[in-house]
Amino acid sequence: MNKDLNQKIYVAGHRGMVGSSIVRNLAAKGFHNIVTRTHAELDLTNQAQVATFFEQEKPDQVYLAAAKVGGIHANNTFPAEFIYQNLMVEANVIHQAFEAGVKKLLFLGSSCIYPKLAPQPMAEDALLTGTLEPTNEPYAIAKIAGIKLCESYNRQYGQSHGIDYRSVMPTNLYGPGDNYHPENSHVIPALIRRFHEAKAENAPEVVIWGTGAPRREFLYVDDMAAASVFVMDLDKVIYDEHTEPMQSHINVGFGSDVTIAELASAVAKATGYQGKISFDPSKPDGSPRKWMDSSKLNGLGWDPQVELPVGLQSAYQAYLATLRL
Ligand SMILES: NC(=O)C1=CN([C@@H]2O[C@H](COP(=O)(O)OP(=O)(O)OC[C@H]3O[C@@H](n4cnc5c(N)ncnc54)[C@H](OP(=O)(O)O)[C@@H]3O)[C@@H](O)[C@H]2O)C=CC1
Ligand SMILES: C[C@H]1O[C@H](OP(=O)(O)OP(=O)(O)OC[C@H]2O[C@@H](n3cnc4c(=O)[nH]c(N)nc43)[C@H](O)[C@@H]2O)[C@@H](O)[C@@H](O)C1=O
Repeated sequence: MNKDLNQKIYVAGHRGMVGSSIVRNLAAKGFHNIVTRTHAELDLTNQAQVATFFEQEKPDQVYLAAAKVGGIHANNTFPAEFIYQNLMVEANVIHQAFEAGVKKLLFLGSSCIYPKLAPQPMAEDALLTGTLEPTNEPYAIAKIAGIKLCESYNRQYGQSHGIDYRSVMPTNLYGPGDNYHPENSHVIPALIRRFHEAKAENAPEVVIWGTGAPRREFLYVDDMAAASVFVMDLDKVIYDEHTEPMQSHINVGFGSDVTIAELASAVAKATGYQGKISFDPSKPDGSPRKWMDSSKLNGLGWDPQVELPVGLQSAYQAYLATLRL
């Protein structure tokens, strides 16, 4: 475990849902030398700005939680932004961190890196074994590139420079700090908003995108932040130089999944909406299922703490708080 509370830790994306939770987690543990920059202060797609930042700050550790992020509709509508911005952010941050002598870096990927029809649950070695889900292929390709950047720097410089760059693959996340945009958000914040507004307007029906049949695994953001700090601070390297290809990524899931129809009922309950729930199959379902095998992480000693109904209540309270701002 990392006990040096003086270490300088850069959290990229600290105003986002996960980055802000990582900062809270680190601060609660007593880390007091946390470096942050807003998007306006430092555009991570800009190579020169990122190089200057790392030369000046020379952090000991980096959490890379900055990314262009969105739900199924945003990914499907803005594929160029998703692939370009994510590739640039990853390449700039990982390379400039290396140039500045950073020994430990944690990159956040996504469960969408795995093939659309991967055997369930999806283990780490399902990577690059099949065709990706088309609605988010550009984002997934960028995330795979991020994993491969970490692996490549480990392979070439791990021994000589003592670097250990790790990647965590989060399942679908939710919680305080989420994006509640009606079209571009992920399903949980979208439904929290839709059910809340329907309740306020006494609307008789709420329409859910797709068939309701896809299954998703949902993890509360504070669990994801805790897993990120846990993986960063593991003494033992998680990549194995003897496997071919060498793996440096590890799944972070909740352990079980629900259908979107079941999720909709749970969000209706959390928000107190009692009207009808219907489905619009003209909207894309995306992956039929992406349940992750998190046994590797669980075997290392980490388990999630927040059950979905509890997390949904907390997320709903966080949404209500945004309305009072
Ligand atoms: N949310 C989810 O369900 C999942 C998320 N992930 C991954 O987890 C990580 C965190 O996601 P999450 O917290 O939800 O995302 P958010 O959108 O909440 O946060 C991302 C942060 O990155 C910042 N950012 C984006 N582009 C740049 C840039 N060019 N320069 C500087 N800052 C930038 C954003 O700033 P600004 O808003 O000002 O642009 C924002 O603060 C990402 O890597 C994401 O891919 C993986 C699986 C699921
Ligand atoms: C985290 C993950 O997020 C995206 O993939 P996704 O898992 O498909 O995420 P989603 O949350 O947007 O949808 C989940 C399911 O829910 C259904 N759904 C119903 N009603 C709404 C709705 O109102 N909004 C949304 N967004 N979805 C809805 C929707 O049709 C789909 O079947 C990618 O960006 C991917 O790259 C990625 O990493």
